[in-house]
Amino acid sequence: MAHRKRTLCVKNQKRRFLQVPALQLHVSKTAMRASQKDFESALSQVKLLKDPGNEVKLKLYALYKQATEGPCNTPKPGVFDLINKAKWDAWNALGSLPKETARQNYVDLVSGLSSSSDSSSQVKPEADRKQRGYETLVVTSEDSITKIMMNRPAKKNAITTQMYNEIMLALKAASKDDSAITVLTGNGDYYSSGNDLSNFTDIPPEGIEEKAKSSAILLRDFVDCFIDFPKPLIAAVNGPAVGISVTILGLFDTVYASSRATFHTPFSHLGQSPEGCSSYTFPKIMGPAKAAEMLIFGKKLTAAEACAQGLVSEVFPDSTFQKEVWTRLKAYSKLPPNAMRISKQVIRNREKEKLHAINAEESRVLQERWLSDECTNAVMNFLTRKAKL
Ligand SMILES: CCCCC/C=C/C(=O)SCCNC(=O)CCNC(=O)[C@H](O)C(C)(C)COP(=O)(O)OP(=O)(O)OC[C@H]1O[C@@H](n2cnc3c(N)ncnc32)[C@H](O)[C@@H]1OP(=O)(O)O
Repeated sequence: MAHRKRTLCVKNQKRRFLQVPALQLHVSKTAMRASQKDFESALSQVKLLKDPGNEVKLKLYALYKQATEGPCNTPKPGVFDLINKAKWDAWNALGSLPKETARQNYVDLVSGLSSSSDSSSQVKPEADRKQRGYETLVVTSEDSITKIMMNRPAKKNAITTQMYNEIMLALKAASKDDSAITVLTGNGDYYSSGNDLSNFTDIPPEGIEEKAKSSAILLRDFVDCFIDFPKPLIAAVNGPAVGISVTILGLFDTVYASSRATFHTPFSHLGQSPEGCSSYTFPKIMGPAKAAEMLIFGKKLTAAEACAQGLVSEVFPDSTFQKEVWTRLKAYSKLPPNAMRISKQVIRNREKEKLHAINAEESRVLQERWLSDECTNAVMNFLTRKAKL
C-alpha cells in the first residue's frame, strides 16, 4: 500500500442558506427553479411518505401556504387553539419569503425526506429487502449495494461477540452476492463504540486464559475478513467511532464521514494495544507521528482532522450526510462491477500477505494485554461506571 492519501477535501460547501425566522432551509444554488410541475409532484409524493413528525409537518404546511397564498394573511388564533396557533406561527415565521422560493424549499424538503426514508440509517422494520437471520445487524441489498448496518443503537453499536460473527457472515455473503459495492454503517447517533467491553465478562469454565485465546482468534478472523474482502468496501461513518471500528477503516477503500463523527482509539487508556492492522495502516496513511498520537496517546480526531490526515475520504454536513452519501454510492454502484473488483485487487493484493501477518501479530500481543492488570482495571472501571472514555 503506497502512502495512501485519500481525496482530501472537506465537502466544498457551495451552498446557500436561506434564513427565515425559525426555519433554516438548505438550498443548492442550481436548485432555485422548481416548476409548478415539480411542486405538484412533491405534493403527491408527500402523501406517500411515512409520518415525518410534527416539526417537519409544520414546515411543510408553512411552505405550502407561503407558496400558494404568499405571506401569512389570517388573524392569529387564540392561545388555547394550540394546533392552529402552531400552524399560524410557522407560516407567519416565513415573513415575506417569495412564493417561488417557498415552492422550491417545499420541493427540496420533500425530496430530502423521500431520499432519507429510502436510504436513511433508520431501521424499516418489515422492509422486504431486509435480509433475515441477523440479530445485531440490518443487512439490505438494493441498487447493487449491500448495506450492513450495525444495529444496537441503545448501546452505541458496541460490538458483541455475536455482532463480530454476524458481520463476518454478512461480509462473506456480500462477497458472493450480485452487489457491486458493500457499505458498513451504524444505526442511531453512533457509528460504533468499538468492542463491547462486557465481552470480557463472559469467562468460560476453562478460565480467563482461554477467554483471551478465543478472543484473539475471533479478532484475527474478523480482521481477516476485511483484508480479504474482494469488492469495494465503503464505510459510512454516521457518528462517533471508537476502537476497532476506527482501526479497521484503514482496510476500507473509501470512508465517508458525517461532520459529527469523531475517531478515537484509546488503547492505552484501556491497557490495550492497536489492532485491525492499524499499527501498519495508520502510519502509512497519516505518517508515524500522527499515528502515534492516535494509537499510543488516544488523541481523538474530528471528522475534518481525520479527512486532513487521509483516514477519511470526504466529510459531509451531518444534516445532508445520508442523502449525499447514498446519492454518491448509487452512482458508483452503476460502474462496471468487474472493473471495480479488479482495480481493488490491483491496489490491495500485494499487501495482503503482509496484512495477514500483522493481524496475527497484533492479535497475539492483545491476547497477552487482555490478561494484564492494566486492562482488567480499565474494563472493570467502565463496567462499574467509574470511568468512560
Ligand atoms: C474480541 C475482539 C476485541 C477487539 C479489540 C477491540 C478494542 C476496542 O474496540 S477498544 C474500544 C472499546 N470501547 C470503549 O472503551 C467505549 C466505552 N464506552 C464509552 O466510553 C461510552 O459509552 C461512550 C463514550 C462510547 C458513550 O458515552 P455516552 O454518550 O455517555 O453513552 P453511554 O455511556 O450512556 O452509553 C449508552 C449505553 O451503551 C453502553 N455502551 C456504550 N459503549 C459500550 C461499549 N464499548 N461496551 C459496552 N457497553 C457500551 C453503555 O454502557 C450504556 O449502557 P447502559 O448503561 O446499559 O444504558
